[in-house]
Amino acid sequence: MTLPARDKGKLRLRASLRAARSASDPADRQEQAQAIARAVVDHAGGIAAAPGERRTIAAYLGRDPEPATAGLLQDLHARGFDVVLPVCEPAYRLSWVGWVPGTALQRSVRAPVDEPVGPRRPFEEVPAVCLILVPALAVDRSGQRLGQGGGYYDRFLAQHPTDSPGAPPRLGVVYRSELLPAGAIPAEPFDQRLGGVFTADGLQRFEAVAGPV
Ligand SMILES: Nc1nc2c(c(=O)[nH]1)N(C=O)[C@@H](CNc1ccc(C(=O)N[C@@H](CCC(=O)O)C(=O)O)cc1)CN2
Ligand SMILES: Nc1ncnc2c1ncn2[C@@H]1O[C@H](COP(=O)(O)OP(=O)(O)OP(=O)(O)O)[C@@H](O)[C@H]1O
Repeated sequence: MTLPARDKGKLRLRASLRAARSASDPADRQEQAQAIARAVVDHAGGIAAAPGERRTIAAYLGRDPEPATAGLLQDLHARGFDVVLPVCEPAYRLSWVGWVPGTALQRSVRAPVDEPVGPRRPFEEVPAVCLILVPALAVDRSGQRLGQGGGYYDRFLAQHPTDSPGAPPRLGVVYRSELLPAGAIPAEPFDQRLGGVFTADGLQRFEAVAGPV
């Protein structure tokens, strides 16, 4: 199959970002992951909940060399948030499973990631989501995201546009060097933009641009 020129650019960029992540210093990765976790917890603490309503964060379990999120998930739980994590389903769909400390994990049959064991729900049935944390290999300052290439999050985010009432913000998580200048990530029509990104330097929000973010 001949890939469109842009897609080739994405493949190259993905390969070099993966190589750079794997070659980076594990101690630096850990330090940045801890700073990212602090930034997320600070931000989450400022989200107002409806009276009596628990707040849910749609997070994910980072897998080395991704920024580690296990400590972040513990912190969010300890602060009273409900946490749900994605499970890969057929046709690149995601379903969501509640996570608390101690929830059993198992390797996905569809992707090299661990997933929680428990009842699976479509996102529409997860109540009171106030934030979606989105894994990425890189994000550029126009909000373009490069993921692992399955298109799981593109499909998921396309089904939950941010312009619908009460839609939660979608914020990426990357290492400092993976926040790239605007335009650095080739944009394809199906790509879903993010409203901002967490790095070890804190939350960086992007200017609103035409189209969904
Ligand atoms: N932690 C985490 N969970 C996630 C994602 C993610 O990016 N990170 N996903 C985001 O969509 C979905 C899973 N999709 C993924 C697809 C491919 C690869 C990946 O690393 N693929 C490499 C390595 C394959 C291998 O070594 O076996 C590859 O395809 O080359 C990871 C996640 C849902 N859960
Ligand atoms: N909304 C959509 N509907 C159908 N197919 C889609 C949609 N979004 C993306 N895709 C398909 O998914 C494939 C992977 O997309 P892309 O390279 O952007 O993945 P990614 O965002 O890096 O991956 P992931 O979201 O899994 O981390 C593309 O070939 C594209 O055709």
